[in-house]
Amino acid sequence: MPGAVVPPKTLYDRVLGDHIVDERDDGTILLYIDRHLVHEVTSPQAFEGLRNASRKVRRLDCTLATVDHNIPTSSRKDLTTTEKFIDEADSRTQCMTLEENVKAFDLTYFGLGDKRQGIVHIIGPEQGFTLPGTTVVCGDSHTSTHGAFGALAFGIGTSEVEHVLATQTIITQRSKNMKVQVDGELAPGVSSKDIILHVIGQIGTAGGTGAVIEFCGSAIRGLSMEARMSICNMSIEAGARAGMIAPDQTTFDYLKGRPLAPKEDSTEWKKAISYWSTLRSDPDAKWDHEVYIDSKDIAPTVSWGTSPQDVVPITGVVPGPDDFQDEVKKEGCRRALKYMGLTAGTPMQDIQLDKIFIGSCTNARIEDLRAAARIVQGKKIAPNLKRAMIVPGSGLVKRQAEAEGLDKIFSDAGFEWREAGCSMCLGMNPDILSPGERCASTSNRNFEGRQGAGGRTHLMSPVMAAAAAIVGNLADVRKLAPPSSSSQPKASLNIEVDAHMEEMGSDEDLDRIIDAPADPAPQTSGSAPASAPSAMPKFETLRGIAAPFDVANIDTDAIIPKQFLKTIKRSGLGTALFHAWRYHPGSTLENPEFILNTSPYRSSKILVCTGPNFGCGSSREHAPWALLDFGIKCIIAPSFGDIFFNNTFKNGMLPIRITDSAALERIAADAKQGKEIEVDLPNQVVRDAEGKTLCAFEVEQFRKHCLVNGLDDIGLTMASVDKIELHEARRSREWPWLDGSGYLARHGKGPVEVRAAPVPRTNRGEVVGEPLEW
Ligand SMILES: CC(C)[C@H](C(=O)O)[C@@H](O)C(=O)O
Ligand code: SF4
Repeated sequence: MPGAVVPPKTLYDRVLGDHIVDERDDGTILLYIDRHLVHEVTSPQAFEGLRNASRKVRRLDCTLATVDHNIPTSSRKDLTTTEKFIDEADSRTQCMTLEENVKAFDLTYFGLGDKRQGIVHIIGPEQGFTLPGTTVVCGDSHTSTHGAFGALAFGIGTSEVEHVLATQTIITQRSKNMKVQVDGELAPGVSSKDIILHVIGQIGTAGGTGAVIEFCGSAIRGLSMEARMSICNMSIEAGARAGMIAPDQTTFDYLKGRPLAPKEDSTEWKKAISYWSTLRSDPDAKWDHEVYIDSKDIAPTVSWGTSPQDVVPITGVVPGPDDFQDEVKKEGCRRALKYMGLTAGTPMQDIQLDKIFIGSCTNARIEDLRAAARIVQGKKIAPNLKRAMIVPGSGLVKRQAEAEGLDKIFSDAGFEWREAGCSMCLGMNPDILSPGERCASTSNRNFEGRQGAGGRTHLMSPVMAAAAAIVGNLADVRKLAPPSSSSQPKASLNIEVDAHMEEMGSDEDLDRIIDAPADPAPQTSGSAPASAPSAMPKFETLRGIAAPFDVANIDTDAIIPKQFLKTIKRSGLGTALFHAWRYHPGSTLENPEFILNTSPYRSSKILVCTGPNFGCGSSREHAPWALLDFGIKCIIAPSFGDIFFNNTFKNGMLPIRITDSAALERIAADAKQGKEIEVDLPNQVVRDAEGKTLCAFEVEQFRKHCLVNGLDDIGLTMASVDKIELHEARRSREWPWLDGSGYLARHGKGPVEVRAAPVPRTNRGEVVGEPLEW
């Protein structure tokens, strides 16, 4: 009898397949999660949910927490406690809430006093927490970074964080397979950041929607792990669920000796290498989309607009509306030029800068700092710059850089040498742009207001940002003279350290949110078993006013700007919805032109967006919370950012994809006339006010079932605990190195204590060895 024919698989199919705990006929998958990273912004409400339902964290050994978004990057020389160190009250509360939670739930935590603290996506790989073939999640969209190891890594919302903490699984669906192949040798001055900016420029920010992208080809194979991480990091900016690169010798060499990787040359290491070596796509694997790029077409690339797809080679000029075909894109260009204060046709290298930011989870690894230092060495930053910052991605990156003397090179050139954190990538801490300031940034998002309200961001690689710092304008690194030791006069710096409050809009708004009443108690009763499905509001038929939007790529930063992410509650965010569009800058004065400020749209229950990719970008579940708090329960659009799409369902909301543009226009026409529309979920149709069907829509059956019956999926998943245990038994047998034993912090009373060398324990807490060294 011939054996069964196994269909060819992609790397994604393989990793997904090895983590399926259960798969329903409708394609809903219960996926086991190997590694969970936690930070202070997206976890408070998740821990609160656990507490309310008397649930525990299922796998302490697979969960690692740190603070990164809110923390100041000023010197920690005098650090005593987090409480004393963080001045800004809401940031302090969020960080201290995490500290309380890691204590209460007994999690491993790299706090401010720990040299291993850093941006989640830097510390995971650095510690060997991220391993090939694993599933990795975090309440953060740039979790895609970890895909550089051949891991299936993606961002999740806070409800999903709670789901993973409680069950170590996630409910998901199969993504499409997309291949981006980059071949050939990179030209001088071109780095992996240029590759990914170029790719996004080609495929657009919705180019990867619904897909997992595998990056392959000779150019990718030739990259270091750091460079691969920058590429996978930004796959979320291409709209993809995740980015992956098949592990190879470069990957294995990087992992050798990392504290949480299997010990080099041990039986486990050998077993791991032989499994990791199978993690690749079959030559005849089927792809839903394929993109081929020749390295010689990639120049040092910079962004000009307010979306990561708005890129040109540094030798180019600012484009204008006439350079685009369709009306939505022309309008997008006009809007971006206005926001960025640019005129079409201006050579990119004529654009003068105010600030430089070298940092973020995209480009703050040791290799990035080394590359930037090579450009800067022996030179001074341009006198027109107000501030130039180097923010290492982790405490360990910082120490390594200092050991190599990079800090001195940067400081001598006039840069500030900061402590690790997210910093000016999104400015939840004091590091922000003031309105109108223009920044060369190695981060990943150039959305309106991303680095500070009214701030203007140009994305680029570390060497390009270093070159820009020296020139004071956007600059072509290839033109810069080789580093010389000749000393030039020191530029005078006008450093604005405390400019951060200006963008907070209104303090009143923030206070309203922070002072909002506590979230309603969950409907699971205290005596209910931890596995009982708890109730969510049901969604059946919704009738109401629909607000029309015709903007493409409405990102979650626009839906709810970062200054409102500091709440530790889910409620009260409605007043901050679309804050930058809804109010005049820096005030609570409404912009009368913004649709939700006009009648009848103030009472909208539905939002109809004719532009694609609604809710792209950050994983912040604050976006659906803000919409819901405003009164909007349903969003209709041609396509959605994946994480936002998931997050809405978890809050009893319904996102509807309508790809038929005529049908979408019919709904939008009624919305524009201020007529009510009706969304009937059980029958899957949208009707007009008279009850006439405007169109039918698709929805995954499991999601529909949960919405219509108001079911919370943590309770549902917990009812499958036997299947989860079966998977865990297989996991311990086949992939024993995944049962982490490295970091189980033992906490005493008082501030969170993280031992320098924790004792290895099983996930049940039994000691299984001597303290680890690193
Ligand atoms: C705060 C967090 C939810 C967010 C994300 O998901 O990306 C942040 O890291 C960002 O870069 O905007
Ligand atoms: S993108 Fe920026 S804010 Fe988000 S995790 Fe990375 S460094 Fe932090």
